[in-house]
Amino acid sequence: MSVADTSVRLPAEWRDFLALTKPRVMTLVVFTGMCGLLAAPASVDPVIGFTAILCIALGAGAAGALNQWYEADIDAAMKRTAARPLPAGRMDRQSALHFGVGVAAFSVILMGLAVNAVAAAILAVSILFYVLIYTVWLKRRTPQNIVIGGAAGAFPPLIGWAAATGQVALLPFLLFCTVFLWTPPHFWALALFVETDYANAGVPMLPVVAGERTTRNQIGLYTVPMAVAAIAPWPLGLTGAVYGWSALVLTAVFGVLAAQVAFRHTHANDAMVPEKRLFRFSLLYLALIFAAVVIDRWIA
Ligand code: HEM
Ligand SMILES: CC(C)=CCC/C(C)=C/CC/C(C)=C/COP(=O)(O)OP(=O)(O)O
Repeated sequence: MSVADTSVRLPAEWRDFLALTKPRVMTLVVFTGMCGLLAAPASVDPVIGFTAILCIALGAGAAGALNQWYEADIDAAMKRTAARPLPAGRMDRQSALHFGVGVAAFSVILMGLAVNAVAAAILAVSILFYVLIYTVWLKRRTPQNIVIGGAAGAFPPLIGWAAATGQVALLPFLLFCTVFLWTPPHFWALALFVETDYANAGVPMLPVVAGERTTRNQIGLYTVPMAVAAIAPWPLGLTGAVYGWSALVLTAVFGVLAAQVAFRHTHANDAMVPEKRLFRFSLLYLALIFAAVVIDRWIA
């Protein structure tokens, strides 16, 4: 390292274990879990709260590692994922498996012992859902993989809420529904501009199997119930106007961007600008919706 380079560098092996956890995607997953916890009507001991969020992060990371352990063959066939530690040959599958199983078990046990059994049970279900239902069962079999398997990524708000209160309730359930229904537009927008990659790997993602027109229609279709789930907490009296107006404005923008994608007719070699815009906004949308639930709770 040169004198001028002050950046902190992890050893290469640690960096590969970190890459196994899909840290960028999981940041938003963990954020939704944290917001579930902070929006709950309970005062949580800061140490317990921090432990709960740590357990969600560890559980989600472990699930990501087990996903990469199982699908090293698919990852090797796609440009986007070929440099991951397993397909690139920097790590053996056994190490990834041990890491994934060990960290997953640790996260659930710690959640059960330090937080509560309900949060631990939902965390265990979400890890199993992502690894077994999505990765092992559905991903290679059906273009509905995202719709059903996507539920795994929707559990964290319920886990966070359960960590704070020991139970689940209608508001975190609606947040679950919002993420669940958000996942298809989020992912299919991306799949429209990395379509050839999935085709190369033989993964039956919707654009590969059913074509671009159907994918665009489905993006539009899922946006409608997503909007209902996202806005519903306000008229149901579960949140106040701060959340309500935020959800209305954000969802209106999401709706416009989704409509631009849904109603678009493209020709060969057209740039996928609206699709990229929808994908990028989908990330901001979810982050802001969850931030709004917490802010609404705090100022209420
Ligand atoms: C089955 C459901 C889902 C699928 C198949 C999916 C797929 C993807 C893919 C392929 C990417 C591209 C880049 C990458 O691999 O890093 C991506 C990006 C991303 N996804 Fe999803 N996603 C799903 C659900 C979710 C959920 C539930 C969240 C969070 C709550 C999420 C958050 C993100 C974020 C933050 C990125 C951007 C990562 C970056 O900047 O590199 N995704 N998603
Ligand atoms: C708390 C807990 C256990 C949460 C689970 C988190 C979860 C299900 C996240 C889903 C997001 C995700 C990493 C999708 C990647 O899909 P992919 O695996 O098909 O993407 P790839 O092509 O990049 O491998």
